[in-house]
Amino acid sequence: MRMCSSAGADIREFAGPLRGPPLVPLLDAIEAGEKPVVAAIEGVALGGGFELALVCHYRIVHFKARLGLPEVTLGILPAAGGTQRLPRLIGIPAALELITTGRHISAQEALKLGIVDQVTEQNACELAVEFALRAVAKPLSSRRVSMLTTPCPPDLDALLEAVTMQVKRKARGVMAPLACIQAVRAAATMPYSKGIKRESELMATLFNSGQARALQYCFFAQRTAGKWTLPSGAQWNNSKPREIRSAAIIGLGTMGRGIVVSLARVGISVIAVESEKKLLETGKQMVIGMLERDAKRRGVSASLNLLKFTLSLQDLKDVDLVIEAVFEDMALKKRVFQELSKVCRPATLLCTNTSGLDVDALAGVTDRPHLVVGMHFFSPAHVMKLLEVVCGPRSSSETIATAMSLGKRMGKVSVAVGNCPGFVGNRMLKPYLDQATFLLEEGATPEQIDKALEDFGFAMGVFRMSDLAGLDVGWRVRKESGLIGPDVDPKNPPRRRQGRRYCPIPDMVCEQGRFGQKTGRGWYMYDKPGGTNAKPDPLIQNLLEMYRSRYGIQPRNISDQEIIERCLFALANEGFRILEDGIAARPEDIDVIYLFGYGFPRHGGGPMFYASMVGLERVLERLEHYHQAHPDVPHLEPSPLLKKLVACGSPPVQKWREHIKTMHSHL
Ligand SMILES: CC(C)(COP(=O)(O)OP(=O)(O)OC[C@H]1O[C@@H](n2cnc3c(N)ncnc32)[C@H](O)[C@@H]1OP(=O)(O)O)[C@@H](O)C(=O)NCCC(=O)NCCSC(=O)/C=C/CCCCCCCCCCCCC(=O)O
Repeated sequence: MRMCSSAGADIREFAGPLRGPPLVPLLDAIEAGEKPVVAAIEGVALGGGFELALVCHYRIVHFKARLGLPEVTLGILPAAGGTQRLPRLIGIPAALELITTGRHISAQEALKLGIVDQVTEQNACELAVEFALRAVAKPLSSRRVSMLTTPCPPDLDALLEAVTMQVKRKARGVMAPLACIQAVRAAATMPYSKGIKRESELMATLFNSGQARALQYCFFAQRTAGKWTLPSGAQWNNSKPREIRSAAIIGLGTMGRGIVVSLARVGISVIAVESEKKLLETGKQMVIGMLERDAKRRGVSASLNLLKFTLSLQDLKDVDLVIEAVFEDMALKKRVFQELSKVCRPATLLCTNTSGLDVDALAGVTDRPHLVVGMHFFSPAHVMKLLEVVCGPRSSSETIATAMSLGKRMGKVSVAVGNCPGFVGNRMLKPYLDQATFLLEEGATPEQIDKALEDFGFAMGVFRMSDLAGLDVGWRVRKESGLIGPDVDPKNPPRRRQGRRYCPIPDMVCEQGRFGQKTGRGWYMYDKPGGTNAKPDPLIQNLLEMYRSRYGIQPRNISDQEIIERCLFALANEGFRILEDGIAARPEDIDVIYLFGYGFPRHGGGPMFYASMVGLERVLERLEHYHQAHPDVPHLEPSPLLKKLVACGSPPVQKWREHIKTMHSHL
């Protein structure tokens, strides 16, 4: 049986009624047949493709092939016998690991695990034919995997318990890996005929679940996000990116260092620039250490020969692309861009890593606004997968194509967004953070809010995340935007700014020098500056009590449901506004940004998919309810697009685009 490449079942078909003959009896029949069947695998054998290979009597694999059972990542389990055959073939521990993580493995690893019989650099099909001819005379009984006895470790219960705990820790609230463990238990404790029934029962509980829908949506959303398009008609498949061989990074702070590593490890020569010798030397040592550790982990040699460190911008005259990663200060960035305009050859692309400043204002100070684009990395830049490519009104399609393709080359999930304060990700963060602090005023604690969000599935609650990011960043932004400091009108009521509700608690926390993990104190306390173990701090509790009594606020019990609704519906509401404003082209783009940049749980699909799963009508009704209770919070006022979608019968996310099409695009 030749298997050029099989990515398994067509995932799109899971959304509708399944057609065609049932797979399991077909596979059982192949395995039970009297003629030897040899699978020749090239490319990939994933999911159902791998399960098909498992019923063959022999497996020959090309050395470049990859195999795996990624169903768990789609919210389901390998339900064509995969959970019953793989443990019989390679034992419980190895099968559990592969099935609960969905990891793809190489041909060499498959051979080592005993999944395949031979790996070849030749034509796998020709070798398989030779194999089959030799196998004709041999008995097949020992080659029928479903007939094997599962090699069972003596401490099966302890092993399954340990893996269950690990899965619960890593993927809180996610159903599929737990169902996979139960299915593998069945392979260890039941005959195949019963095990396969158990597999199918467990699949039935997962198949139509919201989590499976969300995870399958994420699979396609991630692929859709790369397909950017501009109102001019230029798009991902008709705009040629430039080839980037050399790049320069200005600024070797946390972001700059991570960007250098991301570029160098994909073979791009990098010149790193700092303004002072000491900063340059520190940055250099850190980059070298990061690259060496990264190379060791990947079993390759560190590409240190691609690096050059300098104090002079003059050294950048020949590079293909520059990424500016200096301090978040518009005047400073403008000076850098003016200087780059003078120094770099006219064709050099000039990119900024700003997390929210006006990319077009920077383009305006250069001699080449069409070659200016935002490349907003997320910290730590060599780890985080997200890249927002910020398209200014003057960025050319070639510039956008180059930034998107460079992101892909660095292994990032790149999303093209429009230029507005905070772009997509950070713009949406504001209403989300605001709701969290308003809830503090009203009676909640940081740990209660974080627990509700973490139980929902967020990697980190909003306060733990803020402590990690550093509280001083937002404090500076609030000062610069006149929300605190001498510009505030003294006649302003204390909990109002610029005509709307304002919560000064984050400022009070910063005034005490509590900037988060780096100072050992923030919304939580840590063992030491830089510590990561967050503990509730009685001082914050006191601060909240004093604050409430000062302003005569009677604290009330706040339910987890209210926390989730106010934080997440406010987040999605801003997402609807972003779609209206043409800052993101599609809801999928917003979701991908939140999945890869802000720890939104994948099994929730992202804020926009989550809103559609809850039901747009319900989201609208709850926003109206909360806005009525808090009329001084404009972010809670339902957006016109949300109302429009509800009026159109709440179409599925994939159809929203039809209702946004007429709106203005800023991409
Ligand atoms: C590694 C890849 C295969 C390739 O990667 P790459 O080269 O980078 O390319 P991509 O950009 O990722 O993909 C290219 C395009 O192909 C599309 N694609 C890829 N794979 C699939 C797929 N499996 N289905 C649909 N489309 C796919 C992708 O979207 C791209 O499209 P476009 O160009 O953007 O338009 C990589 O793609 C990859 O990893 N793919 C996914 C592999 C995977 O996860 N496979 C497992 C699928 S699930 C499966 O196989 C299950 C099989 C057994 C079914 C048993 C069914 C029993 C049902 C019982 C139900 C009982 C319930 C009843 C309850 C009730 O009563 O209702």
